[in-house]
Amino acid sequence: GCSYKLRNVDLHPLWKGEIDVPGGSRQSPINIRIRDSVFHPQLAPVHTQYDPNTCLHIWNNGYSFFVEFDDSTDKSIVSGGPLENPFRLKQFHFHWGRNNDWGSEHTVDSRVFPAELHLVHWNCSKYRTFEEAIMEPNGLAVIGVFLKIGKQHEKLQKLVDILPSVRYKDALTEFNYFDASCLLPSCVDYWTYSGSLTTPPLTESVTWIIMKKPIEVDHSQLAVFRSLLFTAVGEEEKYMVDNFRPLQPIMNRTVHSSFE
Ligand SMILES: COCCCN1C=C(N)c2cc(S(N)(=O)=O)sc2S1(=O)=O
Ligand SMILES: [Zn+2]
Repeated sequence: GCSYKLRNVDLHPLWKGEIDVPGGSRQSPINIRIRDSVFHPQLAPVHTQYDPNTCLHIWNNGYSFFVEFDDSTDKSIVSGGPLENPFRLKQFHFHWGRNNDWGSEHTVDSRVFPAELHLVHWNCSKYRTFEEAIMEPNGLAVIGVFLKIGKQHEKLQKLVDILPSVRYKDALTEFNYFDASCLLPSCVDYWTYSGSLTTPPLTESVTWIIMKKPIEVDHSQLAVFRSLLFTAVGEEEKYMVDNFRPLQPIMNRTVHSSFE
């Protein structure tokens, strides 16, 4: 069922004083109101082609844990959907709460999920590097996938099992064979809208693709996410939880759906 609990959390210092982007007109995340979304019949399914051998390592950047990929070739790409050309997979990461009542960044008709996965890709046809692309209006494409509590996600367990090795901020571990497509739901339906990074530099460079169906993970898998730390070795330990940005105003944007 839906949980409408207020999220009265004490957010990560990143969000202590909500960072307003001067002139921000396309900030993320947003609440997706299903009845306001516009069906676009031309929106084809999104096509991902990920090579598990491009997986490099996993690291704790003090805000989430990132699984990073070798983006020096077109081996791991996303194409189709709202995208005019292929984008290269750079990394994926998650956002989650201190409990199962909240944790996602986007919401659907105000429904929050316990966590949200972001697969970050950059426009290799228009820009030379990822760093350049994150500063450009159509530089990035991020696929968002909601996580809900249910049966154990077997393929995710390989990742969960090595999280303790990146418990502290700045820790990095070799992680060199993972098929990120196992984290996508089987249903191809999605919403898409123009938005931004949800962490600094908050640049308005993201074509968001939010999958309609969540994937299932079990509570013990999310519990391991919550055992990670925002803090580095030697610092006073702070559990990595509630690493999501508050909802942002939709301004005059339209969310399009690939389904009726
Ligand atoms: C070299 O600059 C790196 C800064 C930008 N990056 C860092 C993030 N925290 C981040 C968050 C992202 S999110 N939550 O909007 O998907 S995408 C992304 S990112 O593009 O990989
Ligand atoms: Zn994210």
